[in-house]
Amino acid sequence: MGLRLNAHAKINLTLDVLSRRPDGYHEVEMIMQSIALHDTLEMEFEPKEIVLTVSGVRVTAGQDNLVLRAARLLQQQAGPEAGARIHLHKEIPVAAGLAGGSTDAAAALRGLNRLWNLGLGNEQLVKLAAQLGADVSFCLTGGTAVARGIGEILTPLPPAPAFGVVLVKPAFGVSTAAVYRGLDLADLGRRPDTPAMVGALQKGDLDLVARNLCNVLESVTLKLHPELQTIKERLQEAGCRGVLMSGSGPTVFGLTADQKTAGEIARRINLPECRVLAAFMV
Ligand SMILES: C[C@@](CO)(OP(=O)(O)O)[C@H](O)COP(=O)(O)OP(=O)(O)OC[C@H]1O[C@@H](n2ccc(N)nc2=O)[C@H](O)[C@@H]1O
Ligand SMILES: Nc1ncnc2c1ncn2[C@@H]1O[C@H](COP(=O)(O)OP(=O)(O)O)[C@@H](O)[C@H]1O
Repeated sequence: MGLRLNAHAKINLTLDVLSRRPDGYHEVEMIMQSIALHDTLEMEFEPKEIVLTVSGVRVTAGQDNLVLRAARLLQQQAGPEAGARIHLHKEIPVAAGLAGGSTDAAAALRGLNRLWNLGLGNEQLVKLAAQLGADVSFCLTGGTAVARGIGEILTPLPPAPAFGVVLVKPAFGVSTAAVYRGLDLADLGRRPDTPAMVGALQKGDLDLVARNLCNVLESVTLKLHPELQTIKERLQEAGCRGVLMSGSGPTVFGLTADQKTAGEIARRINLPECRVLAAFMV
């Protein structure tokens, strides 16, 4: 029997950087939010071999695909007889700040844990996830959460309202490592207020959520790609109540009251050379 899993993208409603660690990683505090946009993984048992095929948005199907890296990591626990045929259908833009690779890796861990009857609990899966990338742990459970450490220490929050999300992904991608490297920790500018955002989400107050949107990486990516400022302004003019860059970018998102409004704005807005998508918070 095969399995089919959805791997949801995320946006960062807040992102603060607290310090730089000796290994080059950064201690962060951020509010992560899953959105309806998702990739799909289909998998079935295959003795010994792990085979990956990919369709949709172009991404490598080679050994560096995070699905294969996750599968190989779990195979070390399952033994060499365990294999799988996996098909990844990609809808999430790549190198976009939406955790596309991380969510695929998390779905591969969840799916193969079931397919191979390993019975690993969440704590064990989180340990494996942390070896694959800072955002993979959040993607295992998704929803709404505060992430600390390098992103792997999670405090779940109550489900947030299903606000609409308009996503704009320019044609270029950015390197997460380069954006973190470009950050001047002595001059971060405006910082997020995490408790205020948690309170705004709990109240379901969209304007308060909008006022508390804040990402300290935004100014770094905006310096590299000033056209992102125009995209932000266009989303605001089009009726989004709050606008922010997600993660290290370059995707910019705008929040609306609901999915229908996000869809209307996404259809209306004319941003050549950008991929415009409508989603909602899940
Ligand atoms: C910025 C964020 C915000 O959610 O998301 P994206 O923009 O990638 O979606 C994350 O912190 C990205 O997490 P993720 O993309 O999983 O990071 P990894 O693959 O582990 O690391 C890529 C590179 O980013 C840098 N990095 C990542 C996380 C972190 N807390 N500090 C860092 O300095 C490191 O240079 C690392 O080599
Ligand atoms: N399954 C995957 N989906 C997307 N990107 C992947 C995947 N596997 C490996 N990658 C690589 O991971 C890098 C970051 O991609 P992605 O996870 O989409 O970005 P971000 O972390 O900014 O959200 C890209 O260089 C991409 O080639």
